[in-house]
Amino acid sequence: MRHENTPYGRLCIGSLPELYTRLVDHFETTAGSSGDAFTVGLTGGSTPKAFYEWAVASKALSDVVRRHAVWSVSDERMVPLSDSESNFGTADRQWLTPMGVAPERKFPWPVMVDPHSAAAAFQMRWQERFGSERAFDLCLLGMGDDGHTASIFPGSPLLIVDSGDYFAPVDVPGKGWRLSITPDGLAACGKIVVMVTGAAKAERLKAVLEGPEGVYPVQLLSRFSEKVEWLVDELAMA
Ligand SMILES: O=C1O[C@H](COP(=O)(O)O)[C@@H](O)[C@H](O)[C@H]1O
Repeated sequence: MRHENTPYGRLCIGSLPELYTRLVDHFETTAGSSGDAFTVGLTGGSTPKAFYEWAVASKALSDVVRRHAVWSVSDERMVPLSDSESNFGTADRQWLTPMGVAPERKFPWPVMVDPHSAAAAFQMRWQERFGSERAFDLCLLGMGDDGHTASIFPGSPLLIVDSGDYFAPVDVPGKGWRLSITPDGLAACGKIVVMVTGAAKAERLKAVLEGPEGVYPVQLLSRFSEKVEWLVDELAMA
């Protein structure tokens, strides 16, 4: 793997197995440094699905991680967990359940109420259980083709509203209501890992990393670049 420093964090560039192994290392390291329970916000969309498949096939999760991690997602769609569009539901079906993660270590967003109640309830329950200092110990993110991250899309009110909330509802034009970690929530995460893979992401990734700042939502990561690592494959870096 090779490494580059950018204004948005450190890039690790390598093959998919190298990136996936590095991600598993992050779980292990966070497990080792976070005491009894550590919290992970998984990402959604298509990118993590290949990781889930690899991780199950290679039995990549250690007992320590399985027993101590509490799993949620950094953003969610307002659909039942059984829906293929559900970020948590997908992670659960494709990875958490096959790896034997216990139900009490799973923390999905409560999507069956209205979006405002869902975000407020999630934040309240999360903070009751883990305190208000941290959002996630380890937050995974992706980058959409339009430069969005979590459900913070171009022009999103989440980029300008500074409520101090870690989690919020957001109406995404053309996509409907979503639930998302906010910029304040990202600031309150221990470590952030962004996974970007595939040729379809190459043009946007180049614009994000080399173009002017403040254009794409994912560029907000420059605010806390010292805790951000990007896992990028050669196709996305081309
Ligand atoms: O809508 C979403 O998109 C982003 C990027 O997804 P990908 O399919 O391009 O990998 C994802 O990170 C986010 O969690 C998801 O809700």
